[in-house]
Amino acid sequence: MGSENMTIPCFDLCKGGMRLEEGSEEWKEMSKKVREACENHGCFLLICDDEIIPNTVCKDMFHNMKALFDLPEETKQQYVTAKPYRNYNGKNSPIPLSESFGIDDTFLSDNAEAFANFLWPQGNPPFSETLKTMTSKLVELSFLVLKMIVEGYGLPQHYISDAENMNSSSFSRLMKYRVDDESDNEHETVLPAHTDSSTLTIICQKDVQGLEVLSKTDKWIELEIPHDGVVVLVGDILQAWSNGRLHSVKHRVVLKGEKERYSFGLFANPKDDINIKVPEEFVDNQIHPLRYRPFKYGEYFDSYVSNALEALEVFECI
Ligand SMILES: O=C(O)CCC(=O)C(=O)O
Ligand SMILES: [Fe+2]
Repeated sequence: MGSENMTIPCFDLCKGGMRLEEGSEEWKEMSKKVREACENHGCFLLICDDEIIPNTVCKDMFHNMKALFDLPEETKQQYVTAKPYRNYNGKNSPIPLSESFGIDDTFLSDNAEAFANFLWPQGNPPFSETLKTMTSKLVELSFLVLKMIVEGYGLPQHYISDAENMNSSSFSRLMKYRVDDESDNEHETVLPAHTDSSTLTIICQKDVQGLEVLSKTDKWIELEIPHDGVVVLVGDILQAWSNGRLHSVKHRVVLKGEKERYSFGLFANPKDDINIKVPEEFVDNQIHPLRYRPFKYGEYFDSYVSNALEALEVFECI
């Protein structure tokens, strides 16, 4: 497998500082491009004007994340939860060059406060407020992208409720990667290749690049996430729902150079009891026979936990 500088499309959902109006001709055209990028590459880059995510929110988030990861290792390690991928993962984890925290639905409930209060017993309102705002902006953005996908396929409007269902829960992951001081590797894979268990994932980063996606021709493509932008990745759930038309892209993080990398991931997910069912418009007997039987997200997630790389295959029906 080589690497390649193939360009991944970069879109802007605003014009003159204003969001494209839903239903306008420009919005419809953009929806087609978004759909094509999700089919061909399984991802696209997005410039985020203040209308989409205020620049100050991202700046505050990364400032707060630095303070979080700067906490003593013993404090961080006390953050243990029952659900997989939510614990603090640090030096003792199977991926020791990355540290991460995972938090569910930080915008809906008191989860952001509970998380901040756990790590800072005296509380940390600036942290929890920023986390809430950041997540709610990204959840709004993921819904917008899902509506564009429904539009991009010309599906009837009632499929907007599928978009809502597939976006009904969210998981925020806060990540820090570092290179190994001992190693003289020029390139360090700090997060191994995987697909995401989400409907779609939005990644924001602070300054340092490192995310790579695997092209359909098996070449690793280094992403250049714009300074004021994000990358949107198709997850396994969109691949299943679209009967395999949208591509759940394999990705990994490779660090070059000595700089640490901070990133924030929003995983838009269905709630566990949501049924994922391929729309009949995506099925025909010749080219697109039904590829995935209906399943509940919770069933799929159990399969992901036991074997992430083949989680979706369990639900294949051809
Ligand atoms: O940090 C990144 O850029 C990607 C993280 C990622 O792929 C994940 O957490 O699933
Ligand atoms: Fe990922």
